[in-house]
Amino acid sequence: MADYDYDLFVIGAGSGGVRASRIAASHGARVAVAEEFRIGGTCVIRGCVPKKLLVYGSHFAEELQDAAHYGWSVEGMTFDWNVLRDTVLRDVDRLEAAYTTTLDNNKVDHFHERATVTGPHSVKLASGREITAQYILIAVGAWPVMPDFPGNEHCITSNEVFHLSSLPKRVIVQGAGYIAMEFAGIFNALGCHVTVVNRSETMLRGYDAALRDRLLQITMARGIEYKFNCPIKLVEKQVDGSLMVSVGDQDPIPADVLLIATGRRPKTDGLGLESAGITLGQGGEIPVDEYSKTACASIYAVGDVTDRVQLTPIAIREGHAVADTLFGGTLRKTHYDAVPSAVFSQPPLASVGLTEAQAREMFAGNVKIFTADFRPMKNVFASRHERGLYKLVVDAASDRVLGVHMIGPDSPEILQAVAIAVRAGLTKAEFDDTIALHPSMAEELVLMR
Ligand SMILES: Cc1cc2nc3c(=O)[nH]c(=O)nc-3n(C[C@H](O)[C@H](O)[C@H](O)COP(=O)(O)OP(=O)(O)OC[C@H]3O[C@@H](n4cnc5c(N)ncnc54)[C@H](O)[C@@H]3O)c2cc1C
Ligand SMILES: NC(=O)c1ccc[n+]([C@@H]2O[C@H](COP(=O)([O-])OP(=O)(O)OC[C@H]3O[C@@H](n4cnc5c(N)ncnc54)[C@H](O)[C@@H]3O)[C@@H](O)[C@H]2O)c1
Repeated sequence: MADYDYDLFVIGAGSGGVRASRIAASHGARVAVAEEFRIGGTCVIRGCVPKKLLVYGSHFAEELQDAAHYGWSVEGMTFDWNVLRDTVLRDVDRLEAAYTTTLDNNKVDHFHERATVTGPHSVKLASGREITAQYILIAVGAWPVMPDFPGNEHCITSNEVFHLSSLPKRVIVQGAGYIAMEFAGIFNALGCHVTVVNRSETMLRGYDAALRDRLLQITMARGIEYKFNCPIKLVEKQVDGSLMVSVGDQDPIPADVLLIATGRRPKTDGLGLESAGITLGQGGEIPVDEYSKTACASIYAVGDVTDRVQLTPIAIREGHAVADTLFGGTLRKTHYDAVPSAVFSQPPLASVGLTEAQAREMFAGNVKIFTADFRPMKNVFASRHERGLYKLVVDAASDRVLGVHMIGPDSPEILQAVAIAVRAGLTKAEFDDTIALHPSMAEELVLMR
C-alpha cells in the first residue's frame, strides 16, 4: 500500500463518505476525502436535518392552535420566516463544523474541491492535482431530477428551498413522494396555500395504502389541494415575479414558488468511472455487489449513488461496512431487512417491514391484519378530529409480525422502537404479551385484537 498516496480516497463527504473515512482512519488507514460543496453532504446541509428543523418550526402552528383548549392564551402570535430560516442555516453551519472536526480528529485529510476518477487507483482534483490510492470509495450521493418542460428554470428544488428570501403565499409542489409531502406539510402549517401536483394518482409509493389514504384525507382537510394525473406543461414568469403554471387540461394555477420534488438521480455525470471500467446502470447508479464493491476491484460505492435505499442510515451503514471490510479485518455487509422509514409530513407516518399488499402477495394471502383506528387523547381534548391509524401485518402461519405501519403524532419516534421487535422476528402473541404503557398512543401496538 505504501506506493500509493493514500490507502483510501473517498469522493464525497456526506453521510456515507464521512462515516467510511472516519472508521477506515480509526482502523489505521491513511485516508483523504474530497468534497465539492460542504462537509456533511445532503443530510446535514440540505436534507434531513434542516428539513426536520423546519418541520419542528412549522409544527408550532398546530400546538398554538390547540393550546387554547389547554388554557393558554396565545393572542397576537406572529411568525417570522427569516428568523426560522436563519436559525436553521446557523445550525447547519454548526454541524458542518462538527463534521469537519470529526475528520480532523481522525486525521483524515480533506480537499474542498471536486474529484473525478482517472483510473482504478487514481483521482484528479479540480485544481489539477492527481492523487493515487489503494482503494477509492465513491460516495457522491444523488441530485434532484428536474423534469423537462418549458419554464422549468423558474422552479426550485430541495437544494434551494431552505434559502427562500421570504415565505411564499402560494406554493405548488410537483411530485407526491417524501420531499413533496414533507414540504407540503411545512408550507401548509406556515399558512401558505399549497397545491400538490402529481403525474400519477399515487402518493408515497411503497407505503401502506391505508396510511396514504389517511394522510390524504387529513391534509386535504387542513387545506392542501391535490391534482393527480396532472403533468406540468408550462411555467411562465409574470411581470410581478410570480408564476403561472399550466397543468394537465386545467386552468393555469398562479404561484409564488414551484418546488420540484420528483426524485433524486445518482450524481455520476462526468465522474470518470469509465476510466476504471465501470458501467453505470440505467438510472445513472453505480452497480455494486453485497460488499459495495464495483466492477473494478479497487473501487467501492455507497449511499445514494448506488440507488439501493436512499436513506441516511443506509449510507452510513454501507460506508461503515466498507471501512471494516477493507481495513478492519472483518468482511461486513449491510442488511436491508426491516429498514424503518418515516415521512415527516403533518401528521407524520412511519413504517417498517411489509405492507399489507406486499405481504398478501408474498404469503399467498395467508396474512392477518390488525388495525387501531383511534383519535389520540390530545386531539380529542383539543377538539381536533384527526385520527391516528396503526396497522400490524402478521404471517398467519407463524404469527410473526411482518410489518408495522403508523400515522399519527410522534409515529416516527414510536416506530423506531417497534422496528427492533419486527427485526427480531417477534410474534403477534409476544406483542400482546407485552404490558401496555398507559396512557400513550404507542400502547395501541400491544392492544390490537
Ligand atoms: C430534502 C431531503 C430530505 C431528506 N430527509 C431524509 C430523512 O429525513 N431521513 C433520511 O434517512 N434521509 C433523508 N434524505 C436522504 C438523505 O439525505 C440521503 O439518503 C443521504 O444524504 C445519502 O448520503 P450519501 O453519503 O449517499 O450522499 P450525500 O450525503 O448526498 O453526500 C454526497 C456528497 O458528495 C459530494 N460530491 C458529489 N460529487 C462530488 C465530486 N465529484 N467530488 C467531490 N464531492 C462530490 C456532494 O457535494 C455531497 O456533499 C433526505 C434528502 C433530501 C434531499
Ligand atoms: N423522511 C425521509 O426519510 C426522506 C425525506 C426526503 C427524501 N428522502 C429520500 O430522498 C429521495 C428523493 O425524494 P423525492 O421526494 O424527490 O423522491 P420520491 O421518489 O420519494 O418521490 C418522487 C415523486 O415524484 C414523482 N415523479 C417522478 N418523476 C416525475 C416526473 N418526471 N414528473 C412528475 N412527477 C414525477 C413520483 O410519482 C413521486 O411522487 C427519496 O426517495 C428518499 O429516499 C427521504
